Amino acid sequence: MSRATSEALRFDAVTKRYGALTAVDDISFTVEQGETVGLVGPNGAGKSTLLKSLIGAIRPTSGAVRIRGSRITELPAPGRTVGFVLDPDGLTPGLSVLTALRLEARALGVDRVAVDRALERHGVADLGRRRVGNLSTGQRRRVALAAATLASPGILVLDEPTNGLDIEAVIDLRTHLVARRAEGLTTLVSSHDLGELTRLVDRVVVVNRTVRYDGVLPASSAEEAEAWYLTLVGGVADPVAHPSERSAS
Ligand SMILES: Nc1ncnc2c1ncn2[C@@H]1O[C@H](COP(=O)(O)OP(=O)(O)OP(=O)(O)O)[C@@H](O)[C@H]1O
Repeated sequence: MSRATSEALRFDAVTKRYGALTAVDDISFTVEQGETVGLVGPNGAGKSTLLKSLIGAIRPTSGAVRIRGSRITELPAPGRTVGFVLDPDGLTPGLSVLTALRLEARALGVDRVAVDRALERHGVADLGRRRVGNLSTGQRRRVALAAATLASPGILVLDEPTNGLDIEAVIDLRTHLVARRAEGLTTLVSSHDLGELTRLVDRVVVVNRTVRYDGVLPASSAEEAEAWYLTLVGGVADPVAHPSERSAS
């Protein structure tokens, strides 16, 4: 079923239409095992739509997404294979952090020690008794990361993970991703922070409804990356509206 043993994620001719709007148009790319890939594009370019299609939260109008060659529903233990931090993050607001993560741990078949370790790793060990719904944006992001990494999945999918994080948390996250990459972690991360991506990724996929670029980020600093990116896509999303709307513009 899997096309290549080294393939962790595959988007195969994915198109998603929301009514008359084509948010994603015939997008194909893969992420190989052990790669860290940045998904980049303007606001509204279709990044979250692509990432949500991986967990089945969005069903492509056509095309297919695969995780290690399978649909997420076909994986025997999805949370052991792939961890997601998407927006919304799926944490239940009424639960305490500890209860939310212990429930998650039970579902994943990992012990309570893993919960403590994950909270510690993401700098939120002191938030265990707080209600998820009362956490700040950055605290919630850290807890969501702890939840996503409970079972040490080999693949991480992160949608703008540094949004709302303080500087220390950004550094912690980077350190974690770099360390886990050395152990073979595969990461697909959407971000508007090109400077951060220059430090993290092996490759970038730039989308703006379609794929505009798939390759090594041809820049070593944030400034170079931004100049290159602006030449490539400008700063404006490029959704295809219904033909009647297009002819009006
Ligand atoms: N449920 C929905 N119904 C209708 N249109 C939607 C829906 N979800 C997303 N869209 C539209 O699809 C397009 C792509 O949205 P998406 O959230 O995937 O973009 P994005 O690249 O993640 O943007 P951002 O960088 O702002 O987070 C946008 O024009 C958005 O308004």
